[in-house]
Amino acid sequence: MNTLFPIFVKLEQLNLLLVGGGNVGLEKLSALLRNAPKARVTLVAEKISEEVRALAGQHATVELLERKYQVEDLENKQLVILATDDPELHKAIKKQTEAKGILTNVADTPDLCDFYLGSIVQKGDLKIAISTNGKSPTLAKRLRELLTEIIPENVQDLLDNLQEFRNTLKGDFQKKVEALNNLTKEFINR
Ligand SMILES: C[C@@]1(CC(=O)O)c2cc3[nH]c(cc4nc(cc5[nH]c(cc(n2)[C@H]1CCC(=O)O)[C@@](C)(CC(=O)O)[C@@H]5CCC(=O)O)C(CC(=O)O)=C4CCC(=O)O)c(CCC(=O)O)c3CC(=O)O
Ligand SMILES: NC(=O)C1=CN([C@@H]2O[C@H](COP(=O)(O)OP(=O)(O)OC[C@H]3O[C@@H](n4cnc5c(N)ncnc54)[C@H](O)[C@@H]3O)[C@@H](O)[C@H]2O)C=CC1
Repeated sequence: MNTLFPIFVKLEQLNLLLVGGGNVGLEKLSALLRNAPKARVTLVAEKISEEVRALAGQHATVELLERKYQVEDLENKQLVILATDDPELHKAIKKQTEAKGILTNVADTPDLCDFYLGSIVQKGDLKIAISTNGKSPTLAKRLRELLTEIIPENVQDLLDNLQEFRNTLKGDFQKKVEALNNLTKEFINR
């Protein structure tokens, strides 16, 4: 059983620290900004790659600090992602974040993670996050590709129409649920 509990976080309202500005740092920064272009990210790394610089340059909410990590970097942070090439540093930082109650992801190190990153399907307002309980990120990636392909592009029209209809519904909660259930019954009665 996969006991991970998925939540959808508003990265515009939180402060995230990303440590590491190489290949893995770039992957994590890309994933964050693909989902939340205005994510508030502080990226600290001894050496920051050109690719990271270019990406960060397109997002005013990303701050780059080219120097070694220091414990003060955790101040005012609610989430941390560690993506350096130094496993000992990751262990040491995890101890500090744990003491401060800051949720931490250590790229590719499940034992040190409080949360995992998922594979994410995006079609307009629809978003589906996939986890394999850490068993096969590659399968998660393939499922993302498959779902992205089979979910129709016009799902956004459907969502817009449903929202419009939902906004017209007055009355009590139960009646609203019934009306929306009736309208959408056909979607699965194929
Ligand atoms: C536990 C977890 C923790 C975490 O990192 O958050 C974790 C752990 C590890 N990943 C490893 C390797 C790879 N990871 C990927 C890709 C992704 N990995 C992601 C998440 C997660 N990876 C979390 C579990 C997610 C779940 O529950 O399924 C995705 C979904 C999201 C993201 O990272 O943004 C993203 C796909 C995004 C997309 O494309 O949609 C690829 C494939 C590729 O890059 O093409 C490979 C190489 C092939 C392979 O090994 O499968 C290794 C071995 C490292 C080594 O050998 O050194 C470990 C460590 C271990 O397993 O022990
Ligand atoms: N590149 C990849 O796709 C994969 C990488 N890995 C492993 O993941 C780790 C990271 O890989 P890459 O991102 O490619 O490495 P990299 O060398 O490109 O980047 C490492 C980053 O960590 C930073 N760093 C190191 N010590 C620091 C400190 N004390 N304070 C602040 N920043 C510090 C460096 O300045 C650099 O920005 C490596 O151990 C690698 O073996 C594993 C699987 C795939």
